[in-house]
Amino acid sequence: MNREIMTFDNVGLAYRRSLNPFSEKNWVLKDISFQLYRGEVLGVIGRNGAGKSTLLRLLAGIIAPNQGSISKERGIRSQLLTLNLGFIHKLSGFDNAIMSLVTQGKTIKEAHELVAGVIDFSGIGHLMDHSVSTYSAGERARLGFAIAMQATPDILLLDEMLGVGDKEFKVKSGKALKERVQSDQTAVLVSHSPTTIRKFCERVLWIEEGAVKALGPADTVLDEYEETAPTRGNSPSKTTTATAA
Ligand SMILES: Nc1ncnc2c1ncn2[C@@H]1O[C@H](COP(=O)(O)OP(=O)(O)OP(=O)(O)O)[C@@H](O)[C@H]1O
Repeated sequence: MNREIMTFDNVGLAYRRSLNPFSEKNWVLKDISFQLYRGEVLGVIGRNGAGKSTLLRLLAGIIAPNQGSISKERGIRSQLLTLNLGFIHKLSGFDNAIMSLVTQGKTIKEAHELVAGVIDFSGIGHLMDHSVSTYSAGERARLGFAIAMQATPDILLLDEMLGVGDKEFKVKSGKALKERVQSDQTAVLVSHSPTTIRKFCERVLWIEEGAVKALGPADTVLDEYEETAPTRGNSPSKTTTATAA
């Protein structure tokens, strides 16, 4: 196993129940501890509302924990790729691509050079001057994925981004991610699909009601997950004993 690039130590995250700063806190993640190792693709699985996207936002540094600590290697850049976040919708696809690439540490000159690759990969060159607010979900996914493929972050965080778009794009994005993974990209992949997670990940973190239910080899954790939650959104029918590792 390579050295750890990021470590979560008893991390807890609470949202307030309302905008009132004195309102009660709702703990959506509790006592989360794990290491992310350089070069691995860690899968994150769990039912709706379990806390997976919140975990990715913590990994991306968009939000800070209310409890515990998150440590990471110096200078590490992560990029969160999700359907709901990251674009300024009133700006064009072109401007969003430049902005994202610059945020990822590219110079403006480099960003302009890389946009050609974004256009080529996304297949939506004809829309690049249009405002992102006019894009379909699939077109936004294409743009986001294409930017991420040019951005080369140290940690790529993918929130339900595989399996979006049409058949052609699913194949294309799956192939591109596979190439990335084989070239030592560190990534965290959130998906409801055990099949997708099995395809890309050696290790899986299963989050259940904001806590670590299991962490270990993909096959072990996913077998147990599928056994206890056979259909998406169903409650597990029994308590499991998967080993945390
Ligand atoms: N900004 C917020 N303010 C208050 N509560 C929030 C906020 N964001 C998320 N939550 C709550 O935190 C919990 C975890 O949400 P999160 O989006 O992390 O779950 P998830 O596992 O990604 O779910 P899904 O599989 O449905 O996408 C949910 O109960 C959600 O309602």
